[in-house]
Amino acid sequence: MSAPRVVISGAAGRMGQRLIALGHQNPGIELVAALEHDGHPRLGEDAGAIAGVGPIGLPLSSKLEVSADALIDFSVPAGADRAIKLCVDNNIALVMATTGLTDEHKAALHEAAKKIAIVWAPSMSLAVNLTMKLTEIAAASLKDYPGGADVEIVERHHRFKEDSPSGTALKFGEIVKSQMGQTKEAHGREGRPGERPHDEIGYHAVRVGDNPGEHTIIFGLLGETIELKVGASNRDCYANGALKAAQFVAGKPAGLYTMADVLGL
Ligand SMILES: NC(=O)C1=CN([C@@H]2O[C@H](COP(=O)(O)OP(=O)(O)OC[C@H]3O[C@@H](n4cnc5c(N)ncnc54)[C@H](O)[C@@H]3O)[C@@H](O)[C@H]2O)C=CC1
Ligand SMILES: O=C(O)C1=N[C@H](C(=O)O)C[C@H](O)C1
Repeated sequence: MSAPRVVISGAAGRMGQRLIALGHQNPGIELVAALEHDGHPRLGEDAGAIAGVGPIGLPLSSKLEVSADALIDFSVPAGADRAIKLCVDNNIALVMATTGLTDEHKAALHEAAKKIAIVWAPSMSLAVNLTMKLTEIAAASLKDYPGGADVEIVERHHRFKEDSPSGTALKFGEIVKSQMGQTKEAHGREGRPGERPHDEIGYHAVRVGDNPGEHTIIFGLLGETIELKVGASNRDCYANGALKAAQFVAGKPAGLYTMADVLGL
């Protein structure tokens, strides 16, 4: 099978630049477009030069004017909205990596998945998705633990991150809730909130330096504590995961797929 023709949306961003750099050197991927929003100051420049790997003959554009098999979106919620519409209108498979999406965006993804194949994940990292499996096991094992198990999720990201908590932290919380049934959430704590409710999950977002992403899931028991920690040292784990997802989703029947499907977890 020939390499899938892949579009990168958000191509001048932190993630977009890694996708251009790694996609260009990946023989299993054919990069055919590098998209950014109308008015981006670097439209027309070579996407490879922007990514720091030298010219690759792919100009940064705000319009899709070529055929494609898959589009990878690492942008912002408004960019995700545009990516969904572009993929449905042009029958292009979608890898949705953007986080901070609204309920409307989520509904649009579910609707779009009736027409196109979509891989949607807040993290494309193998280590993170494996840790999600481990979290599910721990939560299921502790759901009826005598004395209860308090779950708190601490995430740490670079100072530039615009959404909080991370999409990955929220996904970890969903996994825990699905096994343990918590009904309350606390995003940080201040003042005098009193004793921690038994059925609450706490989320804490740390924003420091250039951290590419770190998550710790804490299960606090009486007398013991379990911590599952996963962290990236650069962004390539996400970019390589997304490129693998594009290869997986190209040509697939319409539907919603996960990184567990892509990675065979
Ligand atoms: N699923 C995953 O594995 C990962 C997801 N992310 C998420 O990806 C998103 C981007 O992260 P970064 O690259 O760090 O952000 P960034 O801010 O560096 O890049 C976002 C890019 O999107 C562009 N953009 C804005 N509107 C657009 C539009 N309408 N069409 C196309 N591009 C548009 C911006 O100009 C910018 O270049 C965030 O939501 C982040 O949480 C980040 C890393 C991993
Ligand atoms: O903004 C980031 O950088 C990241 N965002 C994603 C998220 O919100 O979960 C994934 C990863 O943690 C990096």
